[in-house]
Amino acid sequence: MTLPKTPSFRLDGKRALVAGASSGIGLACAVALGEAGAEVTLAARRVDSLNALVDKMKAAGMSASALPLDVSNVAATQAAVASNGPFDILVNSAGLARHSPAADTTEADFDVAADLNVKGAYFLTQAVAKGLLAAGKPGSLINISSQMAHVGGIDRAVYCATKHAVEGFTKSMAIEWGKAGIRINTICPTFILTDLTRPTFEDPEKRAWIEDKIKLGRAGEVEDIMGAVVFLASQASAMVTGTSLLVDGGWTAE
Ligand SMILES: NC(=O)C1=CN([C@@H]2O[C@H](COP(=O)(O)OP(=O)(O)OC[C@H]3O[C@@H](n4cnc5c(N)ncnc54)[C@H](OP(=O)(O)O)[C@@H]3O)[C@@H](O)[C@H]2O)C=CC1
Ligand SMILES: C[C@H](O)[C@@H]1OC(=O)[C@H](O)[C@@H]1O
Repeated sequence: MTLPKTPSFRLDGKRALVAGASSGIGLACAVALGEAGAEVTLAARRVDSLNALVDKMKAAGMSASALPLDVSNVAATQAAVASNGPFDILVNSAGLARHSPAADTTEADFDVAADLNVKGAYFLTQAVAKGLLAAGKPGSLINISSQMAHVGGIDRAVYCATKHAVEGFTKSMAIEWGKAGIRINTICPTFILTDLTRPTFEDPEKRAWIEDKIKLGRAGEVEDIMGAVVFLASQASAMVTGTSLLVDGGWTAE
């Protein structure tokens, strides 16, 4: 009997694009992919933050470069991916939130959230996939969605709408591109301590509510997403496409 061979989690020789890499979850994903051996291109608007991260990653022996990019600008995204690709791996962590009671949502808040979280994510994913299709290469595309793509949330009607939309196009693209060897999935985190959620966590009542809703009893940290992204980027997840990896500490279990 021959033993089955454990698939590799290594990403040596792979080129990864991480959008939203200047802070939070995207920054952690960039480091995780770099540590796994990928050559990582870090994209976001804050160039100084990207350059500082590139320097730290290089000092730690990783391969990294900075790509200034506003993901809500579709033409700029398409041009950046066309001139810097093809990328074997995409992690899209560029995102924002505009929280308010549903009855008070403004058109401006809806538009700014949809422009980045849905339209920007859609066309960034499309651009990377087009590069792979043209090159005849397989790839793994990962959108950072949210547990809020699976449930509703108070003051989060717009945010939930955008993240549910990401799940919809992810499934559709997985169907269309699977035979070309392009896998596409989402990671759906619970509340993670980042700049985005700092105001929520600074409210003791809200923090207590979050830590109660999370069945593991603690807030999420960016490190909680790092294993998930390496798994989905690597051959370890070769049969995984069109789905969500919930990293929600059990939030959606009830
Ligand atoms: N924190 C949480 O609890 C959770 C977050 N998420 C999702 O994770 C993703 C990352 O959030 P998080 O790390 O918490 O938040 P951060 O605010 O720390 O990071 C957001 C990132 O998105 C980038 N970004 C924002 N706007 C643009 C733009 N127009 N073009 C390019 N990049 C942009 C920012 O870079 P820059 O400003 O330099 O452009 C930054 O790197 C988001 O999609 C969020 O919805 C999902 C579940 C839970
Ligand atoms: C920014 C949100 O408040 C935060 O992001 C998520 O996806 C979490 O579930 C929270 O709603």
